[in-house]
Amino acid sequence: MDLLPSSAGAYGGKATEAYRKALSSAASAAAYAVLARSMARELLPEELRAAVRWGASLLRARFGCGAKEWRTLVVRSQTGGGSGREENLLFDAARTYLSTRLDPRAMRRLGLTLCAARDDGGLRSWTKRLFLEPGDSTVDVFDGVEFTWTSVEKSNGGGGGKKHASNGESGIGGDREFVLMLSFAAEHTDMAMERYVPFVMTSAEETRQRERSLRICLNEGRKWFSLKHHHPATFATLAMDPTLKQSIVADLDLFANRRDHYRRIGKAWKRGYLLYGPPGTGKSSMVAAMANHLRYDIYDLDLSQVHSTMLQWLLITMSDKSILVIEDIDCCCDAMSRAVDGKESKTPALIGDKDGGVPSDIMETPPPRARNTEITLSGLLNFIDGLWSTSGEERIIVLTTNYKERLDPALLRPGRMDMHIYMGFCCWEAFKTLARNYFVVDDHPLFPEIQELLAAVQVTPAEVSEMLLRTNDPDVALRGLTEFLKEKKQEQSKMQSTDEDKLQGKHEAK
Ligand SMILES: Nc1ncnc2c1ncn2[C@@H]1O[C@H](COP(=O)(O)OP(=O)(O)OP(=O)(O)O)[C@@H](O)[C@H]1O
Repeated sequence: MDLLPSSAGAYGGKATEAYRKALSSAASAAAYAVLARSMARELLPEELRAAVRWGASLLRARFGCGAKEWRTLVVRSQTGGGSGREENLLFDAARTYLSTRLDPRAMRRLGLTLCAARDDGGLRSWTKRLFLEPGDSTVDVFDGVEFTWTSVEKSNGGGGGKKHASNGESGIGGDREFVLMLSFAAEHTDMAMERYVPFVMTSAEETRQRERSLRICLNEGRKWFSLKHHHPATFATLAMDPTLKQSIVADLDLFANRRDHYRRIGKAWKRGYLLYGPPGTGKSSMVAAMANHLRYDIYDLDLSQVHSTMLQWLLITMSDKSILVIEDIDCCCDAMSRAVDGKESKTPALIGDKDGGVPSDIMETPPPRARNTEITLSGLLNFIDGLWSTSGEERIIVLTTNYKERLDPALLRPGRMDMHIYMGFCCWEAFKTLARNYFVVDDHPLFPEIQELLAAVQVTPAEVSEMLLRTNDPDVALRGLTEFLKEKKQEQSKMQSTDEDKLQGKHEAK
């Protein structure tokens, strides 16, 4: 097939000849370029090629955008030299951040690693990480400004550094070091230093927080014993009044994003929630949903196993971004009051107790007399308000009870539990969430009857869940639930009429 232009005459012939020449020169140039490239690939070390590519990209950027001035920040994996070497947190953060921004569909080449992780319970998990191969670049746009990241591999000249496998995850591979270059227009230097770099750090922290496996810690003596936390409850699966649910999520989000606010007002960054309601209404599920939402660990404190001196250790060894849960606090309060009434605990030796104050040296071994003293409620509360609040950040305490009316007023006083959340019987909206969770149905011919029954019967979400769990067939399950609700309604109206009869009898006897 002839692709040359067809024109007549001498002029046409000359033009054709010139075109042919130009084409053949272009072909030779292209062939030379390919040859030079493959020779360079064979002969030049990767680090030199990476440096050339990086320089070329900067030149392109500079000349492509007029006479703009450019700045480059060199982010090394380690800082300092010799034995004084320190990991550069920005390097790790930048890699983590970039792994969330790199798009394998848009880039011809990307590094990929799977990192094995092991939690404290010894279980294995995997995290996928994408990274820039040495010599590659990517552009990240932040607030409309372009920031170019380039990965470079440097030789450290024969070792000395830490020896790691060069798997792209560590900053150092044998005597080679990976460096990230961050380039931007000089006019955006302030933005880069004051906003973009902090943004990279925060985003990386959020990614790590999201990816890590959560733990639930149980107290054993003065130590926490931790397990992987797998509770699947989320706010989406939690069956409850939607407005209340939304307000809880909003409250948690506000709390988690208020580091500066808490610092400014000089208050410890903590928040307390009291969950109350009948058994089986989702109080434990709510704690799990909170932990999954915020990516916090749970510390489930069993006070019956704790003596006062253990408590201080347990509370101060909790990590930040965690939820301290004390279930059935009314029972604990009873036990505490009995201990005080029965004079079992003459000395409320719990650190931070009302009269005791917080000792200056918490590491000191407690005197033998204090070792077996019971925990008093005021001691617990003062300790939580005092040392627990200031020994860490971003902490939540959740107390649960089936009987709010039995609680000591000290627990309910304003400022102690910031939000009191009633977990009630299964309402219509809560049922719809359960039906969606179990069968992915939003409507069914039995729904109107179930709605009417739920308005008349007190049934817990746990009871409804149990009925729905019995079969995979929504028709059978919903029919079973309808029958169950009808029976419950009859039982409840029978009990009601018996109570009324008794009352009537009493009145007549008078
Ligand atoms: N509000 C709810 N939303 C979704 N599922 C629920 C809810 N309440 C209860 N369930 C179901 O019932 C089971 C038991 O509920 P959960 O332990 O959370 O209740 P609880 O109020 O903490 O009970 P208790 O007071 O006895 O500790 C859960 O595993 C869940 O399957």
